[in-house]
Amino acid sequence: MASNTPDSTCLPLQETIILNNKTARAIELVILSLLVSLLVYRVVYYKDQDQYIPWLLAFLCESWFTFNWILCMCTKWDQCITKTYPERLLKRVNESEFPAVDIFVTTTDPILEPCIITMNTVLSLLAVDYPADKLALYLSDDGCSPLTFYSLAETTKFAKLWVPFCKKYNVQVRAPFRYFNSKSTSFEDNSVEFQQEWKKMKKEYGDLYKKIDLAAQRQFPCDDDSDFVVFCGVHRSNHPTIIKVISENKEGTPNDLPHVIYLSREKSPKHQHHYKAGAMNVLARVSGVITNAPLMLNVDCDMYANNPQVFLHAMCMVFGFKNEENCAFFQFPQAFYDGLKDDPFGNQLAHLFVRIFAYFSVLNILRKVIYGSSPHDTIKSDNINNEDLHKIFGKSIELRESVAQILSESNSKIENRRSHSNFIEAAIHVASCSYEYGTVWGKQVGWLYGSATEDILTGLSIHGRGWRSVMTSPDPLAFLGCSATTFSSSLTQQKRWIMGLFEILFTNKNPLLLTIKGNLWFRQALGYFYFCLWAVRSVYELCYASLPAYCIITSSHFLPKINERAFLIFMGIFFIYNLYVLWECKRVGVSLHMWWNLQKMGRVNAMTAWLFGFLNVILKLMGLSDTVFEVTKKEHRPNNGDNDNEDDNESVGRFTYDESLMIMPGVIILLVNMVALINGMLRFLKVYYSENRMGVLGLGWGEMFCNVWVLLCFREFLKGLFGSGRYGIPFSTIWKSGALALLFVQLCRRSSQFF
Ligand SMILES: O=c1ccn([C@@H]2O[C@H](COP(=O)(O)OP(=O)(O)O[C@H]3O[C@H](CO)[C@@H](O)[C@H](O)[C@H]3O)[C@@H](O)[C@H]2O)c(=O)[nH]1
Ligand SMILES: [Mn+2]
Repeated sequence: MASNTPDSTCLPLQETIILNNKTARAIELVILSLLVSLLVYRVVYYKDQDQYIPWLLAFLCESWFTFNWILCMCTKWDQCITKTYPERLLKRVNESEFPAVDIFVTTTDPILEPCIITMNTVLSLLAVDYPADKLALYLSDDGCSPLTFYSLAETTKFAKLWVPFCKKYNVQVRAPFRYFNSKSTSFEDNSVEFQQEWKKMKKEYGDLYKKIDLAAQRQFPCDDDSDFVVFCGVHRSNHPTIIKVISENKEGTPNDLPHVIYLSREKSPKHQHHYKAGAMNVLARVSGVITNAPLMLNVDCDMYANNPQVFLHAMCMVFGFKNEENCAFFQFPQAFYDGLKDDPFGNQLAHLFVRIFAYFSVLNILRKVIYGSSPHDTIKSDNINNEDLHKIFGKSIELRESVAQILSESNSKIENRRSHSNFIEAAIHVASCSYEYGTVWGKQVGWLYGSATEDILTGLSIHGRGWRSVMTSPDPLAFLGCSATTFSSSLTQQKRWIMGLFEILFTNKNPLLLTIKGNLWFRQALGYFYFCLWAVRSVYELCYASLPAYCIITSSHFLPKINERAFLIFMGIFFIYNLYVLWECKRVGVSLHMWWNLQKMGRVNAMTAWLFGFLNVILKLMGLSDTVFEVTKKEHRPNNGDNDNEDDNESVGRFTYDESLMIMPGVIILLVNMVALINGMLRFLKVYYSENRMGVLGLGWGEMFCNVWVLLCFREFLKGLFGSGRYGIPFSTIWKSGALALLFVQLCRRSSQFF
């Protein structure tokens, strides 16, 4: 296989390409200079104002926006992409030299995360182009659900047909629900044999689907000899560890299936389980005592492998960066499949604009990095002190042995593999909920606790130890996941992210601390700050969006008059910024409509979900509440496209509302701005035409324009006020918000008398 022709040995496995973004940089600098001149203008003209409240508030908000812009520029200033070449890898490295990989899939709830989605993720991973005897797939089930276990067992049976089929015909999409659903089913092969097998496979998948569907509706048997007896009478938050080896690649045959292991860690109401981070740590330990692969891959239950060569792409980086010793993890950006048209909730595109430097959810990571090592640790196996290992990793002898192997890198040989069934006892021990007491799991090793975005916190701490990460984005994209498909689930997800990011600043992994004490570069720290401070931005956005209303109601100003030269600064910022974002969108192929949704949802999310994320963290800091990980609902739409009924098509992407308090600030902003608009218009109509009608009324064009812009951003809420059923904002929310809006209007009037 490995033939060393000259060109295959010289060409690099991976290449980093620096992107030319001079135009973007120039525009960003122009925006920055406009923002700075705006601040200067605010300071210089401060004395000339009759009412200083709006002026001062505007100054504070704009200072924050300027600071935020500087941070934002930091994250985009240097841009590069890494290209990987699996064909070259296959020519140069023999498959037997490939390292083993442990694959972790996490799931929590068979209702919020329909089993069939998780199973498709599993199937796509079992079928990747990689020697199967080097892979082990662990499914962590935090829901302790017999349905998930049953589905995994049935899926593994189906995989015995599916995987050979995919490999034989080089199928490109190896998640069956996508493969059989793609509207243009172009046969890879026109032979009769293929078509027969295709039909058979489609039928088999249909059977699997039905089995899982039926199983979801029935009770699992509880007799002693049933496989499900361990699930009987247990509650998802109170049960012993369940580990089941569903399939074992006993002979070490590369063409068989990888190992498939079901795991539901012990839970007890007395012990914290730390959500996904906790699940990942159990996975790291359990896999440590069973397969102990030097590399790990982590995906959520809904992220299927969309590119069958994804492991080979990862290996290009592993082998390509072998000599650059500080490379810790290799990432693939996550994109979404079947996203709603034009991204109505503004939650699909984020990944295109977030220059992913910390995104940690889909990646290959070196196990030793998760075990807390630093780039230049050179540990010899005899130097590893058992006492220290005990304190760090806990009591399990098997685990300590496996850790010692990993840290001394003596584990790369496949011969060290043991028979898995023998290690179940050790695995049960390390999966128990009290195992972590007296160790540093979640504090210094493993996935870190203390943030609802454990991925970012863990990535940050790894960067802080001096490791570097590389991201590659193969074509077709490596992994695709579900995006939230309703407004309320999108809000919940945004709230969790914003909360998790903000929490990071109050841990000992604060980016600034890591720059001073650790190895984080200053600019990297600024990049992290940009994301971590989104929560704070919500307060300023809310304040800025109420300024136009305040000024109209009180006949005051926060913007210069239209005939002042300074008006141009505002116009400049507004138009250049929006055109710049539009241009960025166009470059990545986004429609105008999508751009508008993105910009609109930027405002809506900031003033609703982000604000609650911010408040939650404040409450947590005051010790009044704890942050929880609310799982996003994943939707399985079996036959998207062709036989959707019309009602469905129309409703997809429409805003639905529930009793959640989160939308209240949005409704208040909407009402207040509506009151202001009506107030302004009535006054306008009362006065006869004169050249300076606006002046007489104390109305400003700038304020009126901003007022209308805010109303446009909240247009969906306006529809919600009059909508019925789930499309309408609940009456209780409306009247509570109405009362608060009235209070705001009254306060405006009062304050203008005093200041
Ligand atoms: O107690 C829990 C809670 C969640 N999960 C799993 O965590 C994953 C992510 O949850 P999801 O609701 O899909 O959150 P997303 O916002 O879509 O996930 C993004 O954000 C999370 C942090 O907020 C990261 O953990 C994810 O990797 C990242 O994809 C899913 O597989 C869940 O099953 C658990 O295993 N146990
Ligand atoms: Mn998800």
